[in-house]
Amino acid sequence: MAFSLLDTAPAAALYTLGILVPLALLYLSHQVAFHPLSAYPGPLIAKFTNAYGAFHVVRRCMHLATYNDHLKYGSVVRLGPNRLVFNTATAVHDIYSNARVNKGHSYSYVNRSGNPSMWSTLDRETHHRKRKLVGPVVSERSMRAFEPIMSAAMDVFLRQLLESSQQGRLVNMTERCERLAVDIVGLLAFGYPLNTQTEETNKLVPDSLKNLSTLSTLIMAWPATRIVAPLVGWLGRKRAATFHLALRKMIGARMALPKDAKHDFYALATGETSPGEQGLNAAELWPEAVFFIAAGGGTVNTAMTASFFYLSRHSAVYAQLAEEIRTTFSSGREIRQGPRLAGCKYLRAVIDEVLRIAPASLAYTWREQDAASAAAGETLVVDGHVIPPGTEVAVNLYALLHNAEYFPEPFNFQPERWLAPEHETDQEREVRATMRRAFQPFLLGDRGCAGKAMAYLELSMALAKTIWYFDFEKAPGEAGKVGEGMPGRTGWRGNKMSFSCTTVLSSATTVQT
Ligand code: HEM
Repeated sequence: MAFSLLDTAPAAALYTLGILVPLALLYLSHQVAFHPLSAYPGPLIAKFTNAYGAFHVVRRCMHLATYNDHLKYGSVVRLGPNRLVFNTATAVHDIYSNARVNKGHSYSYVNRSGNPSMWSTLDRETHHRKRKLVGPVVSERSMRAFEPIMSAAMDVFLRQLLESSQQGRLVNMTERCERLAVDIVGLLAFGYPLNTQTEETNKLVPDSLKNLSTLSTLIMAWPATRIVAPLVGWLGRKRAATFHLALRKMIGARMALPKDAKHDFYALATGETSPGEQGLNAAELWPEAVFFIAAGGGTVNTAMTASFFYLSRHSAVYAQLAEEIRTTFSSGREIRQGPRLAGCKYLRAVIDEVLRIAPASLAYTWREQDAASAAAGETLVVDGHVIPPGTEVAVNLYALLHNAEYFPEPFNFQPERWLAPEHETDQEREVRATMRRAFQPFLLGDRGCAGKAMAYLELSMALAKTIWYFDFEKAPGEAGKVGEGMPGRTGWRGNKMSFSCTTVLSSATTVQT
């Protein structure tokens, strides 16, 4: 019997190959020649598999690969079997500000608990309800009440900078900014002092969130990788358990207090939020808490760190900003939300330029035509292209915000581009209006960033206060090279004046000043 099996094995293998090879060829030729997206240019491998995107996510340079793909293939690129990416101002509006568009189905793969957050849910009603609850937490009005709490966390940041400067120590601003941003968002989420600036106990919270972000970015780039998520979860189970314990402690501590004891997410978005309206329930709190801290921590941290990076390398910009802050305010205490801070036009130009040159959100924010819209026979048109239903579309913010058509010399840090010249011609005004239209670091529409007002306030206060109290500069020697592009590397990563970002949902690398 064993002999006869061995005898027939080669023939069986041949038959199998005879079936598989034509099937594979059929699939490959369909993807290249007959697929509805076959006419769109892009890397050959991306026509067959989303592994192309995943490969660049693992290398943490998906945004750079996409930027280069746009240079090579044009303003629309096929980046996966059923995916198109764009880098134009029209596309960003057509996609993200469009009632026919919903979040792409890739988002559904990132929530493994079965209880999606407002960010990952595809269900419009659930999203609408949650957004209505979360909106007031991060609104300008809410920020007025929260500002003293934010200010107190910044005082810790400033005191620590003072201590370091008195001792003549170099400061790793990535770490300091990360700890500040996480402490602030922890206070807004659950009125809970994570105290990462002063203690190590909760440092695992931002670390674990970064790992979760990386995993989510990978899964969204190549949804097939979700099959390894349980294995990754198993390998990181000890860390995850400690992380969940920290979260439980935070939520438990807050729930033990009366609901209105603090001005935070818990007070504003849970229980009865207005007569007859129920806020988030206990099961919904978990995913929202995790997302909220990730959304508000990593992003602001990236922008803050990048601000210090660029300011320490552009002395003229630094001097002009210092002049504005030091002549507008007569004490650091005066730096708070209000018309004087909002009137600091150069500060706003610096922040906008940082958000453009080092966007905090680098990963793909996939969208697709809403199922109901497709069923009703409506068409989705992006930048003049009719998009077949089931196609995921996106604008990569890095590629858009470095598109030289809107932002001349895109790799140069030029806050002046955001300021109107004294005698602006009609043509110049039009160019600036187009640039503004393309400038969407928070995206737009009902799924755009809910925390934009908070982000601007936090960044404005942190930068203005630091500049008011301190002079800072790039560290000497090797330490000063941290975060810089390295000469010899390709593209702008070889540019010493460029801040090195990596592709995760929110990201930051290191800079020392
Ligand atoms: C520089 C700072 C920030 C930037 C650049 C930024 C950018 C973004 C972007 C691009 C999205 C859309 C993500 C997607 O579609 O997948 C988003 C969503 C969101 N952001 Fe921000 N963000 C920032 C800060 C914040 C802060 C401080 C908070 C609040 C604590 C926040 C809360 C949110 C929320 C709740 C969403 C989900 C909105 C929804 O799905 O309806 N963000 N943000």
